[in-house]
Amino acid sequence: MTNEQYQEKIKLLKKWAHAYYVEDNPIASDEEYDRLYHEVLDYETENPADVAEDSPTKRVGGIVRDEFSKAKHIKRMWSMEDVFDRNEVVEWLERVEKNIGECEYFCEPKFDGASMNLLYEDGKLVRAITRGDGVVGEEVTDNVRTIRSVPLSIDYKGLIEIRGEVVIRKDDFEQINEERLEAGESLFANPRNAAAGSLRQLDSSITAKRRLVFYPWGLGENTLEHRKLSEKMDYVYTLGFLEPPFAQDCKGIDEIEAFYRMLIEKRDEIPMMMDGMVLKVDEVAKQEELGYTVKFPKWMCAYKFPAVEKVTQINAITLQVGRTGVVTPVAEIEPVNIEGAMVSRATLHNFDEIERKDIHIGDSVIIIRSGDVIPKIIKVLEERRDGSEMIVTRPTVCPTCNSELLDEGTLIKCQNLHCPDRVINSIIHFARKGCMNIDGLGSKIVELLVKEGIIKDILDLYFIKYEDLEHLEGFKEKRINNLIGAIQATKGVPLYRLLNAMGIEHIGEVASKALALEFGLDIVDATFDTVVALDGIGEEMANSLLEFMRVNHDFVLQLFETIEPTVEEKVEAEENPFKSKTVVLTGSMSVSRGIIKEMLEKLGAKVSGSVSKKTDYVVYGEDAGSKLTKAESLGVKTLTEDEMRQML
Ligand SMILES: NC(=O)c1ccc[n+]([C@@H]2O[C@H](COP(=O)([O-])OP(=O)(O)OC[C@H]3O[C@@H](n4cnc5c(N)ncnc54)[C@H](O)[C@@H]3O)[C@@H](O)[C@H]2O)c1
Ligand SMILES: [Zn+2]
Repeated sequence: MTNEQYQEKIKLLKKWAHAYYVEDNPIASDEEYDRLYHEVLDYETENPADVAEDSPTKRVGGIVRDEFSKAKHIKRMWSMEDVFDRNEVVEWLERVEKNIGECEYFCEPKFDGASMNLLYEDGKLVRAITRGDGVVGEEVTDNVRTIRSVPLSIDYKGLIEIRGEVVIRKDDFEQINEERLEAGESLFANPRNAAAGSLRQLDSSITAKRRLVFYPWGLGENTLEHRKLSEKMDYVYTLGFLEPPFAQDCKGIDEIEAFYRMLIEKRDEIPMMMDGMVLKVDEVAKQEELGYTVKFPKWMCAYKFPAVEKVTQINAITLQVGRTGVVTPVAEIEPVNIEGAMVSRATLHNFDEIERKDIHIGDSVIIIRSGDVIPKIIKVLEERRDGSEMIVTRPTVCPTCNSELLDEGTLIKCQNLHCPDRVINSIIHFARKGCMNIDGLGSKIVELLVKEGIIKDILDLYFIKYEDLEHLEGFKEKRINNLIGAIQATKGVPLYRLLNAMGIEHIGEVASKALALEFGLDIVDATFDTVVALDGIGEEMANSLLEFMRVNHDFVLQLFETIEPTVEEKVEAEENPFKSKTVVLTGSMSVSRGIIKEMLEKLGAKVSGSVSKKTDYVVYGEDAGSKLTKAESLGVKTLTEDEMRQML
């Protein structure tokens, strides 16, 4: 690298850092930033005489924004050195232990959020300051007061700076972006930016709505006399602060590596975004012995996780036709490896989303894949466009059957009931778990049966004969008999399961239950007024049901005749505290949630999957996550499983 190239790279790093720290709106992925940062660092190590004074390697990242008043930290705040693999950890440990001898490391998750310094004086929260440049930060006390996990007063009278991470849970982050998309606002690239952006609001009521959470990880000024950091933190938790889900003292590389592997395994189930593990020399005296560089403490480092966010390019947009005819656009992306899996497609929910996110074919985008979540495009990097990108046009004809599409605005639909994609997907839906649950009838088989002309709808399934399947490749006697047997075995299912399996738009399991109970087989002739009168059924659902029954009237009657679903008698539940109440279950309980759900439904409760203001109770078990927090933030009554049982 020439000095000129070095200067260019610093310029780019500073530009990226500004977008990230000041605008809360990154224009590069962390991985790209880290790579460039380390190129710069390598150059500086080899050419110490050339090091620029304003190099990002020499300072703590943030800059204080003018809209806020500035406040000084009593003790400085730091950035952190990062290491990326086992070898680098080993080197880091050697460097440390050469100076202070063998020691214990306090290890905990590195949550990806915004750094925060809370100053308590005489037991009261007096100031909350962002990290800023490490010396001076932005005073955001009013905003931080809205965070429920920040105690406004504590049982400790001394002056103390409690430091930690303000985070947004992954599902809350998604919901915020959902809402921003609806409102036509720009999207947050990740939970970290959402947390930082929510803290830096001039209007605290906006911060209050964001459901921020505070996890302490350290201390600044304090007079606590514990010998170890972990002991000080244990004391801090007793003051009313949240304790991170995992933390451990480790000795030596093997223990550190084992804890790191365990955290990576928990990565998807922990509701907060983690980007690594932090290891710190636990003994305070030894920390001070090691000291600090201009930028970070020498006694701690971040052992980073593999990136879940990548930058890639959209090569094309393809279309998928679902069972209800809705045409869903899918982004075909330049394949990238995310945590060991090659990702080549990402869903785009609908065409409005493409317009609102302003997605062009050829765009560079940041995509994220975490847990079971389908890869998602979270941000378009507009400033990387070169003019060759192409606008995505709304389709007017079905990609499968060529019939004209109905453009309803948000949704675009193929209305042809015989469209092969619709037929195949509705049969796949019918057979799947949670619907009719037909063993051995997966998507590949359904496709085959439709293509071979053996079935053209769900009713045909019940008339498949042995001879129909005999000539198909891979179908031997046993398999044929099993499949036909599995289909026939679904005769007599409860009516609600059949309704749910028909795949009527907007009508899910809960609505199907209510409808089956109220109307029985007369559901085919239900009227709008009687349907909307039911609890939990809105106009959109009623319209969708009626339209479905209008178009498929005779077909549904034939289905009933063939399948003979069981119709449940409507019995009024006796009076009890859960009758007519809406209940949400979360976390793991003494028995499966399905069993508890059934029990509550027998008592006349409606068991719903998501928490809202209308929820009466949230019953929670162990490891309850965001639903519980949401209930608390909405003021919904929460019960442990035991408390629920005691009420009966
Ligand atoms: N995408 C971009 O354009 C861009 C730009 C700049 C920086 N970045 C990212 O930011 C990182 C550098 O930022 P940084 O210097 O603020 O460092 P950092 O964010 O990687 O680490 C320091 C921070 O970690 C936080 N932290 C979380 N858990 C902690 C724990 N248990 N103990 C102590 N601290 C904990 C603290 O808030 C602390 O300030 C880079 O690695 C890069 O990934 C990205
Ligand atoms: Zn079609």
